Amino acid sequence: MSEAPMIAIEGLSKTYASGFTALKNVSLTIERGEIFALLGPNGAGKTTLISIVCGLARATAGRVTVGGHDVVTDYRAARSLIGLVPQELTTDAFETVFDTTSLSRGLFGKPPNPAFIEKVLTELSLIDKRDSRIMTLSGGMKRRVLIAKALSHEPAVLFLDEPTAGVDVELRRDMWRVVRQLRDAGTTIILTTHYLEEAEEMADRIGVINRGELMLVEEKTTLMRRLGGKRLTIELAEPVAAVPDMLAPHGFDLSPDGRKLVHSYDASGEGSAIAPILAALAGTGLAVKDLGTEESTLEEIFVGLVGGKSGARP
Ligand SMILES: Nc1ncnc2c1ncn2[C@@H]1O[C@H](COP(=O)(O)OP(=O)(O)OP(=O)(O)O)[C@@H](O)[C@H]1O
Repeated sequence: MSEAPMIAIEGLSKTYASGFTALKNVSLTIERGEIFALLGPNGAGKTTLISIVCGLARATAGRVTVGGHDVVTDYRAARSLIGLVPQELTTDAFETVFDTTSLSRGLFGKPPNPAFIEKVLTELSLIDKRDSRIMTLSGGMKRRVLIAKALSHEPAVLFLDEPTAGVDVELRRDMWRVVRQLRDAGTTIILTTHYLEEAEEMADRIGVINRGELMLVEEKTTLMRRLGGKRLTIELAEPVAAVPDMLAPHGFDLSPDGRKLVHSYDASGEGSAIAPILAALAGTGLAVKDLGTEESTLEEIFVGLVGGKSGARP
């Protein structure tokens, strides 16, 4: 079992009864001890994919193993390795934090282990609330309870479905810290997110999913370099016929109307080369109407990927 990857997904497709195809031939391998972020817009298929891996939904085609166990034919063994943190709290509002977490452990057939539950609550800064009822907790504390419940049976892999959707910045940073601690303690983490920033902050590897297709899977550092594109646009007071000689070596495109000079550059490196460009611009004597920079948006990245710019397929 230790030889098998933590999660192996092969040729997974899902068509709902409505006829809608939410996943198209997705293949992906997740190694032990990594934080993998599945990034995609609303409706991309993230929750569908997680539900199938966790055995909550059936695939139309393909196969998934968790720790070498098939999620359909060997469901119990596969599921016992997984902790799932859903988007919403569905636990009993009248239960205490300790009891609800302990109960979750029992659902997996594990014997009670109060010391372990207390350890989990301590790691999640919930120990002071161990005897508080869920209904009395803040939204952020409730999120932590969801994680505690998911960790209660000592899973090897933890799924976090949009762990920080709708939470404030402070709590988001707290959650990120907690997730990193769990990874450092040996848990494999898979999180879904809409936020590029979250993936950037947390992940070792990132998968981008759009309309049910896994567009790419890449090491975060490689992807960020690729996505770190910025554009400098110089709007001219008067149109020009061609890119001025002094700017040409810096790599500029001229808009068809001759009024905009556009320079694309990689903002991920140390300090951009903007200063020499501005010096060269001053040297041209051109009258500048406006100047601006923009970053690639997630939307543009997706459009770029859909356009087939990505060579990387899992
Ligand atoms: N039971 C269902 N029957 C039919 N279509 C469904 C069902 N569940 C989900 N879908 C559709 O499948 C697509 C993928 O949904 P899914 O929830 O997996 O997306 P997601 O990436 O998790 O989105 P979000 O970020 O909004 O949570 C959506 O278009 C959704 O409407």
